[in-house]
Amino acid sequence: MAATAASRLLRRALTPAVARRRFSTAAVAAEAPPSPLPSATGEEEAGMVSMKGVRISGRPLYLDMQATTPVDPRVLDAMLPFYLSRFGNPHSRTHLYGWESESAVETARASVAALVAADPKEIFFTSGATESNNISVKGLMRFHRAHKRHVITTQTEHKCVLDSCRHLQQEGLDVTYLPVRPDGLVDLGHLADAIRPDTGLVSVMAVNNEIGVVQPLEEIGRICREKGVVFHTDAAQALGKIPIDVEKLGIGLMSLSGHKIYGPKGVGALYVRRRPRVRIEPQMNGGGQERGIRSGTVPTPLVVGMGAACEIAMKEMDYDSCRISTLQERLLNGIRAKLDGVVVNGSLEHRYPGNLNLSFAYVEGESLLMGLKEVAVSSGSACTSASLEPSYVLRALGVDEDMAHTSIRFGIGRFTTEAEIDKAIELTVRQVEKLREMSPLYEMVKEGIDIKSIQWAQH
Ligand SMILES: Cc1ncc(COP(=O)(O)O)c(C=O)c1O
Ligand code: FES
Repeated sequence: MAATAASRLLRRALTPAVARRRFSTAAVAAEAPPSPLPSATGEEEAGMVSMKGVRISGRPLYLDMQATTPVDPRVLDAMLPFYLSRFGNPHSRTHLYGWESESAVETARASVAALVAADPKEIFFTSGATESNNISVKGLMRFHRAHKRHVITTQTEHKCVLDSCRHLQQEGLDVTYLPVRPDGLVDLGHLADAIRPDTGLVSVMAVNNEIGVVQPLEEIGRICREKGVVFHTDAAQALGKIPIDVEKLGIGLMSLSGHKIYGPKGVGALYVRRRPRVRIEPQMNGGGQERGIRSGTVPTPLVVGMGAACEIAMKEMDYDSCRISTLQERLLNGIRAKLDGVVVNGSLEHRYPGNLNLSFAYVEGESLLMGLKEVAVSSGSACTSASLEPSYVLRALGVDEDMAHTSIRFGIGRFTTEAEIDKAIELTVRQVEKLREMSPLYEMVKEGIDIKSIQWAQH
């Protein structure tokens, strides 16, 4: 393979230890190959970045790992040959180019399957978790539309599950949107009570993208098995982060994404159980690839990247999980040591530690996010981040509107460093203190006035 700037750069970052040391977000920015974009302005050369009216010195440190993760250099290394010399269509049956691509796709399929204890024949490649969720929810219910008319899901699912359910409602099906407890977890009693003879699907996500809570999957799987209902889980935020065993958890359908596990964007997978077989109606028709479940040329480089990401996750999940837990504790303790009125949204116990969603009392959320431009964080999910409405997930937990407005999701990942966490603590504390200094409410609280007892004038 021709040595490209990227592969030369990557070769230096091949071992996990080296990758970890080198691949802090700051290191990546510093080492990035020359950009093909127009040359830097004088301001950029002076280390300033300015975009969308925001001007900061250097690139912000990245703590938004639920929105997406950087590609692991080892993943990119595995992908590159399939963009360059091995570019064949994996469905070409008549020459080496096709065969080698097909073989790489099958190796990747086996790596994805191994990470969730499935059979490779149960894994179908898609464009991402959004598509896998659409196929699961609509494809299953449309296949069984003659007898099954009811779906159960939760109020805190990702938009693509909720929106797929809304489409089914428009087709005349019933959907129950289960509320969650204040800690974000599903009430198993409510779930069992909601199941009807015509319920075809229970769809409950594994790890919530906004608050990181881990649902009681094994118990949900058991209830579904007992009642003969298919259990679908959106595991986009769970894959490679927590152990998943489709057999043990009683999962019938599962949605996975590449770009949440240090793999490329635009690729995902769908797990479909073979025994007992889960039947679905394809939502994409065409050449019959992926055994008819998902027509369209399989994107070999992306799929190879997803496979490599799964292989790395399989080896390093325990190590990453341990490191990330330590960093989460450092972040929470560091912030709490300096600030009062900091509330963790969602269960801390049943949680993936790479997600720390905090609300800061007595500060205005938008001002907090705007003041924190040197840290790339969000107030919740990426696709609703343009909205000024408080998060529907936090509202479902019963979080007060003002506290829901001040939430920040800190997303910690494989390449996050202690120094980045310390910087995030410093910047967050500074900004919250600054806003509180300007807040009359906070002043009243400091003076011991119970602001809940105040009768505000109505206009
Ligand atoms: C829980 C959850 N489901 C689905 C998705 C969508 O995944 P993709 O970007 O692969 O379509 C995301 C990503 O934001 C997610 O967090
Ligand atoms: S697609 Fe990621 S939060 Fe919406």
